[in-house]
Amino acid sequence: MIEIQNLTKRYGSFTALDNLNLSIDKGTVFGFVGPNGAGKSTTFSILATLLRPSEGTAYINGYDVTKDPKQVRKSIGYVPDFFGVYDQFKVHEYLDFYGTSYGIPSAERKVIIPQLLELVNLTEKIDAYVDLLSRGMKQRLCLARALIHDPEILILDEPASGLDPRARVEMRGILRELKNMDKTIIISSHILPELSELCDELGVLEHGQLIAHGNVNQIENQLQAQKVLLVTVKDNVEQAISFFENDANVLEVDHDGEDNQLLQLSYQGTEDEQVTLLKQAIEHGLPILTLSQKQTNLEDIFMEITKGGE
Ligand SMILES: Nc1ncnc2c1ncn2[C@@H]1O[C@H](COP(=O)(O)OP(=O)(O)OP(=O)(O)O)[C@@H](O)[C@H]1O
Repeated sequence: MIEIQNLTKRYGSFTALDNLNLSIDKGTVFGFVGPNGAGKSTTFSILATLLRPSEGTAYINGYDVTKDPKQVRKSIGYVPDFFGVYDQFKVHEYLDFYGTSYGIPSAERKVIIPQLLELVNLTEKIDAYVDLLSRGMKQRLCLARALIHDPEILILDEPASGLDPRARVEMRGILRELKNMDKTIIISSHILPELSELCDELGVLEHGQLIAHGNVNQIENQLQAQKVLLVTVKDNVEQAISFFENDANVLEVDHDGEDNQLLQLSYQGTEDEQVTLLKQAIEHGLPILTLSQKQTNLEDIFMEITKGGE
């Protein structure tokens, strides 16, 4: 359904998107997550045929975004991360304008527009001026606009950005409804929890590169290159620190205060190496009371991995 191949975008000497490869099946809700400047909007603009890639391409429903933009546009509904100025338009006129530009006959537009406004909870605003709507309402109207030609695929660039918590929940509800309508949805956010519950698959983008891809559990495993082991010793804290510091897989030993018996080891070894380390520690005579692995959640890992962002 969506096939991204070696997609690269350079602005002068700066590479905003670096050889992205990705395949998204029909009916999938795919979340693109990444810090500011990671390349999410660049990817979406290319998929929406608004920006030409420097190298590579993407296929939407089999159509090449660089060679068949007209066909691609029929298949997609695009919500950009900005909302234009529509001084003179009322809500129904705005949707009618877009419906006309997609060649939808007047009689059909009269039926579709109220249905779309109901879907995005804007029925009461049908006669309101677009520029006077709240930000959340504008985002929902933009979504209705993107749906006017009943596209199979929705490309939503941070549709919940700048919304208050209530409006975010409302937006999520609408997206769930669209998912139930079997739309393929690509959505971006720099807030991971917002996406992780809604999406079937996630891609983590950083500095224009896909650094992890899969379902939430797979992402967790891919990003968790190093774990934190918690070791408590009965005494001989200094001896324990120097023992662990000598292991090549221990990157760092954290320890607060002289009396504290807890050591936190940043560890990059395999499970087998971890077993050997524990065995050697006991043979070495260290009085180990407990050993466990610190539980981290996806958000912690994401914050750690993307802390070098813009
Ligand atoms: N027209 C342009 N000219 C030069 N650099 C650009 C241009 N557009 C984007 N960039 C740069 O490309 C990088 C990726 O930008 P992009 O907007 O795709 O990121 P993003 O992940 O969508 O970020 P955000 O979450 O802030 O919207 C950024 O460093 C940005 O400054």
